Amino acid sequence: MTTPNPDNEFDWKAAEADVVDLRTRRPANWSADLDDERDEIGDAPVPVDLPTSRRTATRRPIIPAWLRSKAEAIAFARWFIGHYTYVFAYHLTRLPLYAGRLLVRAPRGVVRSISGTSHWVSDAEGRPIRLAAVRREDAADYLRLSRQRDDRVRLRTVILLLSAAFCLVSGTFLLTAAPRAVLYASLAVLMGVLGVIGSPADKPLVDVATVKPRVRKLTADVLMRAFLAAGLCKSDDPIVFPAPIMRDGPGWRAVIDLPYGIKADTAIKKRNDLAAGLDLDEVQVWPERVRGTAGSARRLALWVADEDPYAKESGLWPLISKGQVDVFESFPFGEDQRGRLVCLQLMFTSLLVGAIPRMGKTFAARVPALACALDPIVELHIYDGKGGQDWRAFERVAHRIGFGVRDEVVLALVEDLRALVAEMNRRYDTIATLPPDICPESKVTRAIAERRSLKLWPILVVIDEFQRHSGNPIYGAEIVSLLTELCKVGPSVGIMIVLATQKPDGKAVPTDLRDNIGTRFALKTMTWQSSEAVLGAGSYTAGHDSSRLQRAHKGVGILLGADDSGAVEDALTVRTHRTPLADIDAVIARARALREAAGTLSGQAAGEQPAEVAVSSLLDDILTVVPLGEPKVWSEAVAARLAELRPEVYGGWKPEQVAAALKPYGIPVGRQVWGTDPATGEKANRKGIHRDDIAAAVAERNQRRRAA
Ligand SMILES: Nc1ncnc2c1ncn2[C@@H]1O[C@H](COP(=O)(O)OP(=O)(O)OP(=O)(O)O)[C@@H](O)[C@H]1O
Repeated sequence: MTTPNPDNEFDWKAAEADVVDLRTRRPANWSADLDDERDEIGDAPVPVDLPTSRRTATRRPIIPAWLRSKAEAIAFARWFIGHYTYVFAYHLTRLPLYAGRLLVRAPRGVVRSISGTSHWVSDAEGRPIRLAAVRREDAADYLRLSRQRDDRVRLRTVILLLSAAFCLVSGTFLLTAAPRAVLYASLAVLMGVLGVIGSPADKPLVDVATVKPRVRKLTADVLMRAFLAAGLCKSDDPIVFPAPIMRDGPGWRAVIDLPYGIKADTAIKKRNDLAAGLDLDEVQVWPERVRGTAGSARRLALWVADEDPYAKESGLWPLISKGQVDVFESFPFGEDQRGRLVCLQLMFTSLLVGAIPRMGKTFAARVPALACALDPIVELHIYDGKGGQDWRAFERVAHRIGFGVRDEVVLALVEDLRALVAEMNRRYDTIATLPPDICPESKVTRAIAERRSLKLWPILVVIDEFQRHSGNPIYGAEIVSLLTELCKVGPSVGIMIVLATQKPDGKAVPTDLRDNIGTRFALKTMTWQSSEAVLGAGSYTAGHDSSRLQRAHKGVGILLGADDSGAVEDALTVRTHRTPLADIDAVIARARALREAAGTLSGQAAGEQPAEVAVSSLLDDILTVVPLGEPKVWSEAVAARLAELRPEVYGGWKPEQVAAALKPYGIPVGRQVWGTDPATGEKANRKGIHRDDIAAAVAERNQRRRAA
């Protein structure tokens, strides 16, 4: 059933011996204390598919997992019936073949029976011993053996004659008096027995059922063969199964201890090799580490799906028809390969979504946006660089919203981001004044966010098709710089950023920005380099490569940082829930009703038009505050004057923020400038800027703007 090619069949007897050996085999420096400790945590290997009488320290559940949940029980029953129906039907259809084989092998069975019987009657097996006695010239022994042989031959001849007489009588009876059916049945049985006797040892009579993947059973020998083929163990240093292989949802789960010194991470990186060893597609093979006290760096949990888990359509977002969200808690985002819910918490983090076109970026970015829309205290700022239908419905709930990359939209975005940076600084100032009993962790809590007077409600900024904004020749650098600032320090004061891009590279999403985004979701990309551009350095070497995802699998991506560890090794493969356009209107209508009821509808959704966008930028503002007659000025003076000019944008800026904001323009900010401190009158050399550098950057920008 499990090994279609008997030549490759795993030698279970040897494996059994190896498993037993492995229980005692230890590295030279292994101490008995360590053995005791590991036994206490239930580490004793359990040979699966073998008699399971050995002691295990961990108690297995009395009621198996598949009987404790209705869904699991149904999945198990479905598999069980499918498997055995398939195997039964497989052999039933081959009955004529098996009968033909028996018929062909029967003559050889006759020959084997006659030669076997004559050997037995003549006591041929004792001949070598008798000859040995002759060679030793041991007359007494020879006589004893000969007498024994004569007795045996006499007795066996009598038995043979009686059996022959019985067969003769039975045969005559069958031929003359028995009904035809009995005669034929007896002949069939005789043929069958002779056919079985005549079967060659290397050609079993019954075929191994080539079981369809959906009903294939995962056994220890299949796994052993796969791990050997993947080079993760050797036949004299095999894998061990600390728990039985069992059904788990629509697939099998095996817990495997790799040989000492082989890391589970190594096996995860060899997922494709394991799939080849299991003769399955990679998408059905899901290795993961078993962590914590019950785990070990060499312990691996392997889930093998019965069939491509993404062959079926993904489920609708559970909150499509009803429900509300608390953005401080996690909300449904998608499902893992086993169909288990994967939730995402966006509060205190940011999300980057990257993929090639048409793989589900917008769907992925829209889930957190819809979730935030369903929490009436969240202020939404939505910018869709493409400007189609995808985000139109959000106009009814968004504080700020913009479509496309026309100048006024880009400027509105820049202005909005500048205002958000200023708002972020204001928020820190506000939080600094809150007593510890209200704000114990120096960050926004739900209770604080709900106090409208403090103006600390959560803010979500979503920018879809981000590459169109970050690549803007005039404002791109400033947009990236402002977002970097927001991603770096905004999360603790309730500012969340979601960026989606179809150009996941260091140009569209500079590393500095990407590294400050805590949660990343890479759908299908073209290359592993693009996958790393979304997931971060080291993700490829850790075995996560979104370029391996299939084009047919829309909405499937690698999610990193959704859990507390945030470790690259703990990335999950998730398929987002579907949020079809047709259903979005209903969600947004609910979100708007919630906002109206809570009195939180604001900005453009409430009919306010954003203030006339100032067609200026940081560079223009610096030229305004640094007059022509002042060629060099300290950065701290620039920060103070900017804050005076536009407190809502630059309030609270320090020289470091001026430096960070100017960095993308390539303006030198570390120049030493000789000046006088207006407060003390003291003269000193401090870091500052040259007005000419700013003027040159503005001239260059204006030139590009005219050319654009
Ligand atoms: N989770 C999902 N389940 C099933 N289908 C999905 C899922 N996510 C996306 N799709 C399908 O993929 C198509 C493309 O999705 P989406 O518009 O989000 O892609 P995109 O990457 O934003 O494309 P573009 O780059 O053109 O904007 C959708 O029309 C939808 O049919």
